[in-house]
This record gives sequence, structure tokens and C-alpha cells, in this order.
Amino acid sequence: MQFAEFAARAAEIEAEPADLAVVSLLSDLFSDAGDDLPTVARFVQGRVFPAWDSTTLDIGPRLCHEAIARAAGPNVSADDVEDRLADRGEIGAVAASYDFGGQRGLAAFGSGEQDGLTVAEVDSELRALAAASGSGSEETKLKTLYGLFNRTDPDEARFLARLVLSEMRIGVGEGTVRDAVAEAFLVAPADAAAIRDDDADAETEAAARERRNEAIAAVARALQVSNDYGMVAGLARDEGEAGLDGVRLEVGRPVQAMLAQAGTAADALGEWGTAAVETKFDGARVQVHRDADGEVSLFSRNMEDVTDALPEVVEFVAGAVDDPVILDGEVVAMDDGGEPLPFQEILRRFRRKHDVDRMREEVRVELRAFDCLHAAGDDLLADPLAARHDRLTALLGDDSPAVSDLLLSDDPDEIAAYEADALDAGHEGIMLKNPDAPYSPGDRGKNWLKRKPDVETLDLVVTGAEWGEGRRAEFLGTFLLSARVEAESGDDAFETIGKVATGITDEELAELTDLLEPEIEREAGKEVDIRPSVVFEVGYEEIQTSPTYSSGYALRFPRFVTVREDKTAETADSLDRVERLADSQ
Ligand SMILES: Nc1ncnc2c1ncn2[C@@H]1O[C@H](COP(=O)(O)OP(=O)(O)OP(=O)(O)O)[C@@H](O)[C@H]1O
Repeated sequence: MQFAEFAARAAEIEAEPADLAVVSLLSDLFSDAGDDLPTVARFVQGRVFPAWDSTTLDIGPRLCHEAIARAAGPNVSADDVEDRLADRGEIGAVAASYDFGGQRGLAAFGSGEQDGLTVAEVDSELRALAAASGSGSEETKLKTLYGLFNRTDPDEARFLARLVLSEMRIGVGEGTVRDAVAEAFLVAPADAAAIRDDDADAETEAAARERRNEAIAAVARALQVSNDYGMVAGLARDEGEAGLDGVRLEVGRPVQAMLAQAGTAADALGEWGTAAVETKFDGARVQVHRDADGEVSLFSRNMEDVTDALPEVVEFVAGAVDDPVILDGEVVAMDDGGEPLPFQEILRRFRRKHDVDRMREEVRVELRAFDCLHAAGDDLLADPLAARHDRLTALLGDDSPAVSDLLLSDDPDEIAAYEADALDAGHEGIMLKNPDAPYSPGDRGKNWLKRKPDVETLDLVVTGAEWGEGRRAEFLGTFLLSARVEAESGDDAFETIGKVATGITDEELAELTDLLEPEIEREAGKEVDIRPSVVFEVGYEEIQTSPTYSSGYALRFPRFVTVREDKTAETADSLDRVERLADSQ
């Protein structure tokens, strides 16, 4: 498929306000995509790599602006691009506003043959770009990107710019892609017609809807297990539902973590009669994969590969497990006496790429596994928690400290005593889980409840900052924070809620500046806009309603706690949560 064709269809989808019509346009695009189907299914979501793959293009706004400026000609600088961005508000519109005068024009002038970019070419160039590393890689990336922009017309440039910055924003979320895959390849045309036809009789329509829902469920299950929209789209087309049903967990390919809601023992017992009670460890979520060759890999809750940062967990698993497995757990920091250390300590180890050996001496980490998703060829997602936990104990041993103790109880007093013990031992609280529930990846449902007495903090996204003054002039100082507003389409928005400047040491300011500077989108005097990507955990006294910030709320006495390196803008706290916390104060 020509990239121009992809861009035209993406523009059409973006302009379509009705959700059902978007699914239908997307389904047509998938049907027409031919060999490029997997790539197109990723591109519409602003992805080059599957969701499970933590490879990134690693292109910050600055690099993208520079590439656009180069392609736009010698009189255009990255600053000009940023000025236009301030005017137009969106990188796609900025890219489309320049005339890159690409090769398409030349080709049309010469042979008349089409020499435009193809979807496959854009994909392979971006993949090559992602693989560039080490010294000189910035320049390589810039050249590749410049080369691509140079060959685009304005419509293509719009979507290329958005794709490289992972900001596709055409109103296509994961649910839309799921429904469109089902509609394109699994729903019979007669059923699709019956659902659309206002005059279809009720029984026919209900039966058609049921079949459509079954098809969507088959796609959803395959996506949960694989986190690969491209592969699932291809399978749905080539092998139908039978192909999707055959998708299995693959050791080495992470799945999304099951999440928890806040809740109490009374909630748990009222709902399930008996609750599975566990310690809530104050660490970082880790998914452990050990393949048939004994190779161990570790992933964060964002499915990012953190294997190299945690060698002692790798060594422990390699020594303790003989079968291929996927385990879910928490990695915790311990002091020399085996007491748990605060969460901030584990963050000094997690995702670390340098000085791992030195840090290993400073902060000791251990695994606390609490779930087993796969063991020795068996996928266990659909099994009840109690059975999965038995499997975990069988693997690691009954009294292994690496396995969470699981208490099955229907007695509120017993649960209260368990909670008191957990807190006494320095843990964060307890988890209450439905012992009969399956493992539902990515789901923050009611089957896992978390209970912690600590004052609440918020995980907010940094969307702006101000350069400091005097001896802090080289550092970003005051940080503007935003809460996430979930959109059906998947294009989250971010609404401001406050600024934080308290609780940060000079050393931290330098680190935060290094972290945030590449994400700067615009500068005006001392103020900068920052691409939503870094998450701060922030404490506060109270949440107030306030007209000062776009969320309608403000934080009283906000203070910086830590950078949530294990979170991304998409997993930061939502405005809904802020509202709930404000209501419950
Ligand atoms: N025994 C356990 N079972 C499940 N999760 C646990 C357990 N012990 C600790 N956890 C951690 O608790 C997290 C859920 O609660 P918490 O609110 O602390 O996390 P969060 O990252 O701040 O928020 P959230 O996960 O709700 O977005 C899990 O993601 C996991 O990392």
C-alpha cells in the first residue's frame, strides 16, 4: 500500500465523528491492506512495534522538529517549527504546512511513474532507525527521518510526523481496532447488514449482534494473550476464529498486568464469601519469563524489558525453576536484616541501565511472586486464582520466601489480624483477591482489591515546567502536573491540576532536567511545554475545586515524592480518580 493511500484513509477516519462509521472505515482499510495489514493495524494506533515489544523509536519532539526543519529547506530552523507548533497546536498540522517538494513531484515530472513512499518502506526505515544506537545514532536518526519527510507530500507528512511521535490521534483506540478486525474478517456481511438495517426484524438483529459479539470476544482474547494487533489482524483474516483461538501465551512475550481497585475486607467477603488474602508488597511489578532453554527475562507493568537491571532476580529464577514459566510478582528492596525498604529504593534499581553492579551492592532486591500464568506448556489464565497459586507453590516450594503466602479466609477478624501483621512487618497493606477468578490481563476489575492505610498520593503527568533562577537557572524547577482524561478513542487528554516545586533536592533537579529536556515541545520565556511521558508521584494535603487549572481541581500543598519510572502517561492517574478522591475527603 502506498503511504499516500494510508494517509488519505487516516484523514478520512480522523474526520469521521461517529464511532460506528469509524469502525467501518477502519474495517475497509484493513480489508484493502493486503500484505501490509499487520503494519497498518499498528500504524493506525501510532505504533511501529507490537504493544508487547518495548523497542521504541526514541525520537523526541526536538529531533522530529529538526528533521522537519531540514526537509523544509535551508531557511527553516527547528525554532521556526516550534513557533508554528505554538500556533497550530499539533505536530501533524505543522508538518503538513511545509512544502517538502518530495520526489513524488520529480517522478511525476519525469517518467510519470509513481515513486511515492510505501507503508512497507516507512515501516522498515523506522525499524532501522530504532535499531541505531551508540555514538552518532542521533545523527543517523535525524538523517533517516529527514530522508522520509523529504519524500512526503503534506498529507503524508501529517501522518508521518504523528507516527514518529506516537501521536496518531485519529480517534482509533484499541477497542476500535479490535471491532474493526472482527468486522473486516469475521462478521458475515449479512450479519453486518442486519445490525445496520433499521428495518431488520428484532430476532434477526439480535442473532446477528450475538454473532458479532462472539467474533469481537475472539479477537479480544487473542489480543489479551498476544498484545500484537498486527499479528491478530493477520490471523483473523487468514485463519478466522479457529486461528485466533489457537493463540497461546508465549514465554518471552509479556502480557499486560492484571490491576486492582481499592476495596475493603467487607467488600471482598460480601462479594465472594471467601477471600484470598495476601501481603501487599511495596515494590515494583515484575513479570518473570523463563523459556525452555533456561533463558530468563523480566518485564515491568508496562511490558518493558527490565531484565538487565535485576540480575539477582534472573539468577534466582534460573536456579529455582526448571520448567518454562510465566510468573507475576513484585520485586522488593530489602535491608540487610531482610526488612522491606521503601518503594523509592526499588526505583533506584528498576529500569537502570548503568552501574547495575554497583547499585546491586547498595540496594538488594528480591522477588515476591504471587501468580502463575503459564507453567510447563499449560496456559493458566482461565484457571481460578487458587489453582494458579497452587501451581506457583509447586514450582517454587511451599516455604519459599519468594512466594506470597495466600490465606483463604471468610472471617473479617482473621483478615484484620493478617493486615495488622503485614503493616507491622513494614509492608504497604494487603491484597484481597477473588479465589475463583481467572487472570484477566490489563483489567482493573473487581476481582483484585487493594487495601492500604497510607495517605493517598497521585501519579500525575508532567506537561510543563519553568526554568529556575540564579544558581538553578540551568535546571527545570517548577513542574506543571496533569491528570489523564480517558477517551473512548484511546487518545487520552491531559488536564492540568497543579504545580510542584517542593520536596526536590538539587541533585534530583539535575536528574529531572536530564529526563524532561528531550521531551520539551515548546518554550516561551522561562516556561516550557512538555510532551506527556514522565509521571511524578505527588503527595498533597487536600484536593480543592479551582478555576486556576483546566481540570477544575487544584492540589493544596503538593510535594514531589518520586518519579514513577514504572509508569507511563497512559497509566497515570485519571481525572476520574481525582474526582473520586476529592469527593471522599
Ligand atoms: N500480593 C500482591 N498481589 C498483587 N499485586 C501486588 C501484590 N503486592 C504488591 N502488589 C502491587 O500492588 C499494585 C497495585 O496497587 P498500587 O495502588 O500500589 O499500585 P499503583 O501502581 O500505585 O496503582 P495501580 O496499580 O492501581 O495503578 C500492583 O500493580 C502490584 O505492583
